[in-house]
Amino acid sequence: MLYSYPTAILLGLAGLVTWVLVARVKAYARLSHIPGPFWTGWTDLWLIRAQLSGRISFILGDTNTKYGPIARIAPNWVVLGDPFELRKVWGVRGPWHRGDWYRGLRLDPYRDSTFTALDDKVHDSLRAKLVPGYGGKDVDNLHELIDEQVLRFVHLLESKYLSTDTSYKPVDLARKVQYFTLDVISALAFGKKLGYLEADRDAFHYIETTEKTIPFLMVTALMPWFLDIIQSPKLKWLIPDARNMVGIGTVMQLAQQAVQSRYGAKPEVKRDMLGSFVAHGLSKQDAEGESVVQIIAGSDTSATAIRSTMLFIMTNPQVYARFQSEIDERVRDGLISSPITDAEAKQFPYLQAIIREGLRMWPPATGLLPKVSKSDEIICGVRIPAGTNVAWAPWSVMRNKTVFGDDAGIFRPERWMDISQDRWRLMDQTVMLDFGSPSRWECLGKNIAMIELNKTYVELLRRFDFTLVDPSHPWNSFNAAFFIQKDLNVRVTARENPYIPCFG
Ligand code: HEM
Repeated sequence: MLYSYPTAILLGLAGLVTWVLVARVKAYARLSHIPGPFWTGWTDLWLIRAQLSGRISFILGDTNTKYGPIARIAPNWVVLGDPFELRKVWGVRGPWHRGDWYRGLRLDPYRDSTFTALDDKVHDSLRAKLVPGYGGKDVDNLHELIDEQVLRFVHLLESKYLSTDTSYKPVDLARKVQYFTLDVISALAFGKKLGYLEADRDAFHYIETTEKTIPFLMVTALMPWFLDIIQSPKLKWLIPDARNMVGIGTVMQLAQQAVQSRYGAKPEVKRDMLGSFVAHGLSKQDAEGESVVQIIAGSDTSATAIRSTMLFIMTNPQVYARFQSEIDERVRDGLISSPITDAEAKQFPYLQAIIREGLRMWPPATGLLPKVSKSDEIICGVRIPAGTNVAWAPWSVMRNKTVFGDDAGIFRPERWMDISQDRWRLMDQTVMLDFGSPSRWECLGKNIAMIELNKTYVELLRRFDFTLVDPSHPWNSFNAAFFIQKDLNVRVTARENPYIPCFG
């Protein structure tokens, strides 16, 4: 034997350490020309820590402020905070593709949905079968189903949570809004609502389970090696099946039941979203997956948009007063129905301003959404080596002063009023980045989300007044790609208004 055992072990260890060091230095060198916090050049731990903190979007925003519009956030990651450059990266025709991160969003580790497909061909082919259903053209009662849930939401507040001078019934608006969005999306996706508003509690434990699992999923998404392990078919026996989990599993089973009747020898044919997917050739297995995606992608995001916009309205007395008085005026003039129709809402400029300003101030979907190119590219004048994950920083993009003005950091819907068409279009295009627009991965549910937003604020504020219970601590909000938000405690009172039709 050439060496003794201890010497061989020591040499082996030294070789390993050298190999790790060389690999680290090489990894560091790739992005060393891009500024960023020191440790991000050497390890993913800075990014993982930010992800775990519940403040990742704010941290990324601060990073752009300190290091510039393109900053290094891990050895193979940069964050982009410039809306003009982001639109180029997300442009439909370009060298950019989804990064590995998206694999971390898979619920079924062995099958992709539109939301997780990395391969453009797989993604585009799935998406083509979904577009007509999401667009609402093949769906007979999309607006009616949303109206029904809006009125149920109103009914819940009216029947259980109205405070008066003599009785005080604080309500967590964050939770009730989520019940509303879950019922909207399930009614559209399954043809049958989950019934959260009626139950007035997390009856399926869906909220509880997603709040526990999503932060964990978001961390695993940063570790492709870990995804390789947990998504390996060989290790299937080791990994818990989402189907057996309380909450998410229940939703998956409901999706299976809903899909079951649409396939087979005597399929039920309906002009609803699922019916449209089937008619456009979506397979049974894909239909199950996409129905679950609808619930996951469509409930928290819309709920966050509604909660945060309501919070901004409640904390800006001038906006509150103007909005309510414009609603009253329109009700008096017979310009809006109850609930307001989508067409009427689009003719209500101050409402459109509030919706966009709310989406701008608090982007609801803040996942890193990394795009990767196979070739070196230039962003903000800086060379981005092939294979680098380019994430976005919603808080930087939506507070860009060139687009939104010097006071971009405050909620001021007036910035959308009385401006040139060109300026409005530029601001609108920028806010629509919240939906991944204009990319090939643009949110499929954007149309549905906008209908929900169009209807909700008007219906709530024409009927009720809202007061924050504790303005010094308005809510609990945890940022983990989606927002986990609760304790938006408010006092709700009825408004004297003779123009409101009764529920039922
Ligand atoms: C305010 C509410 C919403 C926001 C801000 C939002 C935002 C987003 C974003 C940023 C993406 C990802 C784009 C990318 O991968 O680069 C996305 C994708 C998606 N969203 Fe939404 N979303 C919202 C509501 C909804 C709703 C209500 C639904 C379902 C009814 C939905 C269904 C989807 C689907 C299916 C995808 C995948 C699209 C694809 O990969 O082609 N979203 N959304």
